[in-house]
Amino acid sequence: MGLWVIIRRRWRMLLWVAVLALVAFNAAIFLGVTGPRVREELRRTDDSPHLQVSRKRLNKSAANSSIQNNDDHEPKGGVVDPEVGVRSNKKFSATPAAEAEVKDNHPNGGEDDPESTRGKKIRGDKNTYRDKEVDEDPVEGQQPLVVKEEADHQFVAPRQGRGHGGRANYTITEVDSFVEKFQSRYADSAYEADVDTKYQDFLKRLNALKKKGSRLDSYINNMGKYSWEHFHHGIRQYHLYDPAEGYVEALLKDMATKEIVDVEQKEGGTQIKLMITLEDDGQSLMKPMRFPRDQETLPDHFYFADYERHNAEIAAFHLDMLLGFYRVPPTIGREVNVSRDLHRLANRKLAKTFFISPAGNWCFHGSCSYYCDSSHPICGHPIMLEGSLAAFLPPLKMAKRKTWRNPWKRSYSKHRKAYWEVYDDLCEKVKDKHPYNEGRRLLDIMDMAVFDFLTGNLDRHHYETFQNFGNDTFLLHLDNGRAFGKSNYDCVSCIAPVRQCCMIRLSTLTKLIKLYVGPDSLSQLMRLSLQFDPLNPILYDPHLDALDRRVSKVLHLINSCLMEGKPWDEVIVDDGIT
Ligand SMILES: Nc1ncnc2c1ncn2[C@@H]1O[C@H](COP(=O)(O)OP(=O)(O)OP(=O)(O)O)[C@@H](O)[C@H]1O
Ligand SMILES: [Mn+2]
Repeated sequence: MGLWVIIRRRWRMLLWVAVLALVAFNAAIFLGVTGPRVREELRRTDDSPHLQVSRKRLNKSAANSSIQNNDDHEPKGGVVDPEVGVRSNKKFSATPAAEAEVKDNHPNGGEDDPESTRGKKIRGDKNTYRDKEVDEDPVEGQQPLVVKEEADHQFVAPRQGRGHGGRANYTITEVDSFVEKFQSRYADSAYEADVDTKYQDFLKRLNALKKKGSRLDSYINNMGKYSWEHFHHGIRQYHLYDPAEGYVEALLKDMATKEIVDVEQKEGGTQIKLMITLEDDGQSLMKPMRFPRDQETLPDHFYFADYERHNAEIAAFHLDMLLGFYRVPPTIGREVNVSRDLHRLANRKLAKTFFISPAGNWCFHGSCSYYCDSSHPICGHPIMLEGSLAAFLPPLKMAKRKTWRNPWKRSYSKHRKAYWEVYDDLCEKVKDKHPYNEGRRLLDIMDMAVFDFLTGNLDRHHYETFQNFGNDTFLLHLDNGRAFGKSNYDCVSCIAPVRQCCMIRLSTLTKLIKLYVGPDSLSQLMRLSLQFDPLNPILYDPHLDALDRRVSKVLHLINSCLMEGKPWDEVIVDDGIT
């Protein structure tokens, strides 16, 4: 009652007090009084996992604002606060590489997934392997084991007498004797890798043993008439598609030739991607060409600062198919007309980013987290632009996907390394944890590591599965745009899971051995397979050649595990999956 009387009597004064408080609060924000305090708070609690999450959010907004400011070469906003960005006292400018790095812990940790790996798992218990990252500067007196990327191919010798048809140009003496042992062990079995059979016949033999598993529930009675509908109907528990069923070829052809009727920017991920709708209502994900095929990743660039490569997406599809995985969505190259196929169909927001460059080329940049500004234009020559088109997976309302954090995820920071990059015992921890402690999952991770080693893809932060199939299912090999960046460089750390677990699936190993012994080498098979792409040549020779060299290195690694005394059946695991 008393309070009410005071309010009635003094309401004018109280109103003034409120107005003054509001003005003072705004002034405090304006003068940056609160900023240093927040940063100080973050610095003090740097290691709190809870706060790391907010730190990441701050990182995100810092990076976003720097990108907006970065438009037209002018980083108007000045420098990103290094305390907020990374654990470094050095100031850095808002260059794309810096932006990429500020966004430490890549986005897209499960945008589609209610049980997203992001946030929730980052907050996890400190003892889990997931959170451990290690400062690159060793603590005084401690010398962490740093996995060095290997550029040296000394131990891989050119095969005696070239001109042996399609056989690979590489041999390693220890591998030769390992292969002999393998061949005698599996002679006359389905896994036999004899020298005479053509690789495609050998693959057919293995494929005949493939289990298919169930279909996605929503597609059991839903076949449709178009190739993309057959593709969705054809998705099975153990593979994304079956090349023996004619729809894959038809789908590739449709994606390359059918009229484009709609274009949208695809949300999710970091770099620009377009969702292309064709006249048959089929959709595909387009990654535009950003630079020439012969331009390799710059030596001083971190892989996460590299552009995505459209040809890498195409090549990865062919490689995955040759390895009999069938885990990459069918992908094909296509030239589009920037004006007619894109600008004309784009919505206002996207259309606003189109322009004609000083050289007279049709360009655009779209809006996304990295490289979406006029200093990183995507340009036709002068109007035709190459891109990769990957068949769209079923919409999430028809087939939900689950996004999983890769246990061997990198740190996405130039100052810190992931735990597994420094210590070799991650596999011991992973092996005991769900879902890696049962079923096919761990061997699928090994397959993915072999695949990424062959392509040189360091960007495997997450992977996805179809929720409908539970855990007994294959892993989708999506997002291979950062592969094939360095032909003379073998990404040893990409194969760390295999090295640290000393484990590979028998069927995968036998395929690699077959490619090693011939008569067909992987480079030769890839060359032939890629010839069907309208944008051929997709890979230049040094990248094709690197595939053969890497095959021999995987075999060398498996042989080393056996030489260390690990039991054959524990290293080479027969889980019946081909
Ligand atoms: N063929 C596809 N069909 C439907 N969705 C797809 C397809 N390929 C990718 N996606 C979805 O789009 C997301 C982003 O794609 P992708 O990872 O290729 O883009 P990105 O920009 O390279 O991403 P990141 O920055 O995370 O590396 C993926 O996480 C996936 O969920
Ligand atoms: Mn990517």
